[in-house]
Parts: sequence; structure tokens; C-alpha cells
Amino acid sequence: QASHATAQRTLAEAFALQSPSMEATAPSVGAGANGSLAAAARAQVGPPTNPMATALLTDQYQFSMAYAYWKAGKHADHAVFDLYFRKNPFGGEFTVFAGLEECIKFIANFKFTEDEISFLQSVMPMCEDAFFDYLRGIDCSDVEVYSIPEGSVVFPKVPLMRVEGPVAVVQLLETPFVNLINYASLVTTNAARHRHVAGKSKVLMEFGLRRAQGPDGAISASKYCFMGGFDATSSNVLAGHLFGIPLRGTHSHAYVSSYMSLDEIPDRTLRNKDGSKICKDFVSLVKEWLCKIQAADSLRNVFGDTNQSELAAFASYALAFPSSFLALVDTYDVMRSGIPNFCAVALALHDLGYKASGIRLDSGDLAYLSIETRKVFHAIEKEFNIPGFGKMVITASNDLNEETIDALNKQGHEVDAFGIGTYLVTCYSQAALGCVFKLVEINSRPRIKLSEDVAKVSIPCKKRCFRLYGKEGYPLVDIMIRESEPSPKAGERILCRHPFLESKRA
Ligand SMILES: Nc1ncnc2c1ncn2[C@@H]1O[C@H](COP(=O)(O)OP(=O)(O)OP(=O)(O)O)[C@@H](O)[C@H]1O
Ligand SMILES: O=P(O)(O)OC[C@H]1O[C@H](OP(=O)(O)OP(=O)(O)O)[C@H](O)[C@@H]1O
Ligand SMILES: O=C(O)c1cccnc1
Ligand SMILES: [Mg+2]
Repeated sequence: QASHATAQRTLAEAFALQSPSMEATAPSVGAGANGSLAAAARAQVGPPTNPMATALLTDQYQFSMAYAYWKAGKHADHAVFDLYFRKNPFGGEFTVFAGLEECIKFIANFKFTEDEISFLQSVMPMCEDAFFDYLRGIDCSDVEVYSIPEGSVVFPKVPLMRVEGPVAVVQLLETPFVNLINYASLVTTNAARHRHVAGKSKVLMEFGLRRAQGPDGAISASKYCFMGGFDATSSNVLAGHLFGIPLRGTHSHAYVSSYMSLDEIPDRTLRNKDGSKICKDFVSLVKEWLCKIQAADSLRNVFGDTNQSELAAFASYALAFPSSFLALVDTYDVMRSGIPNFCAVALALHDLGYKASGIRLDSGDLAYLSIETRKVFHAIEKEFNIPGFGKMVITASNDLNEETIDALNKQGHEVDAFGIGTYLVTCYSQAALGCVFKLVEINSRPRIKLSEDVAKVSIPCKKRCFRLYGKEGYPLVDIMIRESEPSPKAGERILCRHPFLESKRA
């Protein structure tokens, strides 16, 4: 029940970064080997987002081990695996756990087709036929998943998921589970870090589709950047369709440079916002406004001649989108051309009852240009008595990342919205999270993996995990205890030992 509830939570519900009670909830997809329960689970959670997430999406060595387990009659031994990571990414102090929903979908749909069985037979000709009959019969109805809720802030070494079941089956899940969690958690954390540095009040848009690692990287990036605190994707319409993520885009330089003159606008009529009148020549109205702002006292010396092909592009874009006009202003020259051209069009729209949305800057010194732009917007608000003009949205893009946003904050800037692509979706500053999936118990006996590198020693035993909160309500520490140990109780002192540093106790 719990698992179905978890898997069915919509993305929107999962988005809040929550402080989890880490006492394991028990999401199991179908208890007991029962085909109808597995079918019910499939129907309830739906298929994985990526149809390539099938039972063959695993390392070959998982099948080799599954065969050897089966040959030794060990395949049904009850195994417990922990999925965890060893170090917070990006040199940071936290990670946001993501990817659980896709894991639940994966196991709910886990089943080999005849075609897949034939392929496995062809690549593993040394295996007995009866093994393939065994594979034909398996699904994940005997697998239990205990997990921290998706979207939680998590820390190294504490299991994000505990996966239990027949060893041969759970072994096959190692690679797809780690695959589904690794990038999801990394990019969600990256998005959360960008949100943290930008601040709550800024609009954050993901611009990454063109730069992401293929279609799956892009779809995952859009889904998990939204989970990590972005407001919208501007770049990925399919993600909007699949997940209901808001879409908010602008336009590119191509639209601006495609225009050569104002003569290219055949239909210049625009109906007033309230429908009461029709302006027969919107382009002339724009030109009048351009003259007025060029002549205005408070703006004198700011504007000279502007690029007329850019003005044509803006005017025609406004005719297409009078209620949400937003212009990319850096194709030719931001302060000399893009800004006055934008203002002329926005003022003409204002005459007809429309409110323009704002501008996007995609090059140059974004702190300086945003501040200068804001000054112009305020000057126009004052000069022509147009309330709200000063508050027009300034969007910035161009190779932005945590460091550039931090630098902008330190310099002072007037950017309201950031569009972030490459650095966000490729997780440029750290390529992978390094999640692992380790056997911690088999047939109720604890197991360990030793290593010269103490950080790589696995922590044995089936565990339960808790996040302890102090009197003030802040989380103090995450602890792991054996499953058989009593739960910690509020108000009762408890000795916590660091798993690797003998001297560290609290
Ligand atoms: N005030 C600022 N402080 C710190 N970094 C900034 C500031 N303004 C812009 N940046 C960043 O500096 C870099 C500028 O890159 P680059 O010089 O390649 O772009 P550009 O020449 O302005 O634009 P383009 O090459 O796209 O026409 C970008 O990563 C941008 O985000
Ligand atoms: O800079 P990112 O964070 O990756 O965001 C995506 C970039 O994609 C677009 O640029 P475009 O494809 O036109 O390339 P360019 O601006 O680099 O020339 C957009 O104008 C952004 O600059
Ligand atoms: O909508 C935009 O402005 C956008 C979308 C993708 C990439 N760059 C910009
Ligand atoms: Mg660009």
C-alpha cells in the first residue's frame, strides 16, 4: 500500500524538499509471488518514462551471477541490498534524493519478453535451458523496496533505498536502480544549489535540451530540475507534456536577424486589448514612440539611432504576442539598439492596453546591462507616467552557473529571471554522484565488503534509519540502527558513533 501511494504521488507533490522521517516506510510492490498483484502494480504506477528502462537494461555480469546463483540453487536466498552514495556532490554539504518513482515503475513492469529471452540465450549459450525458463517466470512481486521519500535532503552512507528479495532477482536490479538514481539525484541537487544561490524570489528556467546528453538526459534534466526547484522549462516541450512542467520560453537571435526592414510586416493592424478599437498601423505607432523616447529629456544622450531590422523583428513579434511580448535585446547592441527598440514597442502596446513582459540578455556583462536597463525602464515609467514599466522582467542567460550567479549577486544586478542550460543539465562541475548498491545481508546473516580505502568498506546489516531533531526543531544527525534494535525515543539520550571514525561520538 505504502509503495503504491509513494509511486502514485504526482511529481508536483514530490517536489517540496522535505525533511524525511527516515524510519523506513515499507513500499513493497506486491507482497508474495503473485501474478495478479504484479499486474495490479503495473496498472497502478504505469510504465517507466523511458521505454528503454526494461529488464535487459543491466550489466551482463548481473545475468552471469543470476545464472551462477541459479546453478548453485541459491537464487531464492533472501538478500538485502543498500543503495547509497559516499560523498555529497559539487563539493557541497547536501544531496537531494531523486529517481525513486522511476525505480518503482521499473520493478512494477519488470518482466522478460520472449524476444529478450531469445537474445539472452544467444549471448549466453553456455547456460542451461532451464535457467531461461526460470527467467521467464520471474518478476519483482517478491521484491520489497524501503525508501526515503523522493525529494528529501539526504547525506552520504545512509541508505536511500533498501531492496530485499530473492538474490538473483535483486542482483539484476543493481545496475538499473543505480542508473535511475545517480543522474536524477545529481541534477536535482544541482538545480537545488542553483535555486539556493539565486534566491527564492528569482524565476529559474531550464534551457538545457539542446546541450543535454541525448534525449533521455534532456527529459530527465527537465523533470529533475523542476523537482530541484526550477520554475519552468523553456526548452523541453515534451517534458511539459509528459510531466505538466510549466513551459516558459522566449525567442532566439535567428528571429531578430531574419528581419531586414520594417517593410516586411504586411499586416500592421492590432486590436486593442479590450477589443474596443483597431489600430490600423501598429508599426507607425512604434516609430512615433521611438522618436518620443529619443527626444525625451530624461533619456537624452542615452539613445541614438537604433537598428531598424531589429525594430521590425520586435514589432512583428509583438503583433504575434501582444499580451506577452518579450524581446531578446542583444543581437546588435543592447543599450543603443535593443533596449530603445524594445521600449518603443512596449509603449505602443501600452497605448493599446497591453502590458509587455520584458527582455532577455544573452551576452555581455549581465550585472551592468541589467542595471542600466532597469534605469531606462524606471526613467520611462517616470517620463511617460506608465505605472509598472520599471518593473518589467529582465531575464538573463549565457553560460550561467552557480559561480556566475554568485558573482552577479556580489556585484549587484537587476535580473529577475535566469535561463540556465549547459552547466545545469550536464552537471558540468561533477560528472556523476557515485551511488552504489551493496549486499548487506543474506538469509539473515550480515555481509560486508572490506577495502583498503575505509570509505569503501560497506556497512553490514539490515538497518533502519532515523533523522534526529533537536529541541529547536532542527535536524541534528542521521542515524542507522539494526533492524532488531528499538527505535530511538523522543527525549531519551542516545549514543551515536561515527561508522568509520572510532573517536567521533555524539
Ligand atoms: N557581471 C558578470 N559577472 C560574472 N560573470 C558574468 C557577468 N556577466 C556575464 N558573465 C558571464 O561571463 C561569461 C561571458 O562569456 P562570453 O564572454 O563568452 O560571452 P559574451 O561574449 O558576453 O557573449 P556571446 O559570446 O554569447 O556573444 C558567461 O559565462 C556569463 O554568464
Ligand atoms: O548558455 P546556456 O546556459 O547553455 O543556455 C542555453 C543557451 O542556448 C541558447 O544559445 P544558443 O544556442 O543560441 O547558443 P549561444 O548563445 O552559445 O551562441 C540560449 O541563448 C542560451 O545562451
Ligand atoms: O526560450 C528561450 O529563451 C531559450 C530556450 C532554450 C535555449 N535558450 C533559450
Ligand atoms: Mg545564447
